[in-house]
Parts: sequence; C-alpha cells; structure tokens
Amino acid sequence: MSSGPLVVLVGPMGSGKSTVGALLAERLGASYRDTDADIVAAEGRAISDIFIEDGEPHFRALEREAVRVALAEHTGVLALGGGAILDEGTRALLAPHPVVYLSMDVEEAVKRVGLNTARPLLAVNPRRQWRELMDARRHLYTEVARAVVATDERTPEEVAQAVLDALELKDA
Ligand SMILES: Nc1ncnc2c1ncn2[C@@H]1O[C@H](COP(=O)(O)OP(=O)(O)O)[C@@H](O)[C@H]1O
Ligand SMILES: O=C(O)C1=C[C@@H](OP(=O)(O)O)[C@@H](O)[C@H](O)C1
Ligand SMILES: [Mg+2]
Repeated sequence: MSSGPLVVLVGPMGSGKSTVGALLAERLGASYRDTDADIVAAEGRAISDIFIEDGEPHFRALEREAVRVALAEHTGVLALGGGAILDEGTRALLAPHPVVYLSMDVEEAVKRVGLNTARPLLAVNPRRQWRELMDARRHLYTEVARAVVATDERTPEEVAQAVLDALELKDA
C-alpha cells in the first residue's frame, strides 16, 4: 500500500470537489483537506487577491507547493483547485495517487456556477467560456485521473457513492 490520501479530487470549478470531498471524508471516517484553503491560510489573503496582485503563474507555483505538502502529509480526502492540473509539476506529483476526475457537462456548469459572480471566469458568456476552459483542460483531467465520475444530475451523495465504487473503497 502506498501512503498518501485515500482520494484526490480534481475537476473544473463547480464540479463539487469541495462538497463531495467533505461527504467522502465523513463516509470514510477520514479528514478532509482542500489545497485552496491551505493556500488562503498560508498567504493570509483570498485566492482572487493572489490572482490580481501576483498573477496566475505565481498562484500556480503556490498551488504546486501546497499540493506537494498535502500529498506528503495528508492521509484522508484531498480536493484540489480546478486549475491545479494546468501545471506540469503538479501533474507529475499526482501520478502515484488515487485521483478521481469529477466531470460535468456545460449545462450543469451553467446551472451551478454560471451566474455566480464569485467565479468571474464564467461571468460574461458562461457557455462559451466553459467550452474554452474545458477544451484547454479536459485532456489534462483525464491524464491525471484513475477514474472519471460524471456528476450531472446526481446529488453530492450519489457522486460520493460513485467515487467510492470507482476506487473500490469501503465506508468506515
Ligand atoms: N452534485 C451536485 N449537484 C448539484 N449541485 C452541486 C453538486 N455538487 C456541488 N454542487 C453545488 O455547486 C457549487 C460548487 O460546488 P463546490 O463543491 O464548491 O465545487 P468545486 O469545489 O469543485 O468548485 C456549490 O454551490 C455546490 O452546492
Ligand atoms: O479553475 C481554476 O483555475 C480555479 C479554481 C478554483 O477552485 P475550485 O475549482 O474549487 O472553484 C481556485 O483554485 C481558483 O479560483 C482557480
Ligand atoms: Mg473547491
């Protein structure tokens, strides 16, 4: 058995990594960790402020380090930020771990986050922006993942069950 997290969740923003991650941790009797929260705690500022003040490349470097530390320390459920897989170094770190890609289609994305101004990446033309984002990322999510779980028209509880089934993990 390799050490490290029981499950690592990747997928686009709004696919439910944080929601499903917390449910999975409960089901597995394990703790939940989110690298976005680790970065906010370490930096003492919001992710949107890091993007504005220092730019995305700096955020991706902070994120790579947060992922490296979390993979080394954490033995529960780990959720990453939606863009973590854009960084080649982060993808390499994920290779030995049980990574699950939470997928969703464009209509589900628009329903969940399209009108949410806290996610400005999708604020102007959600459908077009979503397609562009997924065209750039889809192959990277697939590349790092051991399993893909579709989240469309499924409750977070149903998604959590599908992740357990995909990885053949049992409840605590
Ligand atoms: N399976 C689901 N069905 C419906 N809404 C969901 C589902 N999973 C998550 N959501 C909602 O979508 C939004 C984004 O979820 P979140 O867990 O923060 O996603 P992520 O961490 O992947 O960005 C939240 O409002 C959450 O309640
Ligand atoms: O997709 C992205 O590039 C990002 C997704 C966010 O995480 P969630 O996927 O949890 O929203 C967060 O890391 C940051 O705003 C960038
Ligand atoms: Mg999240």
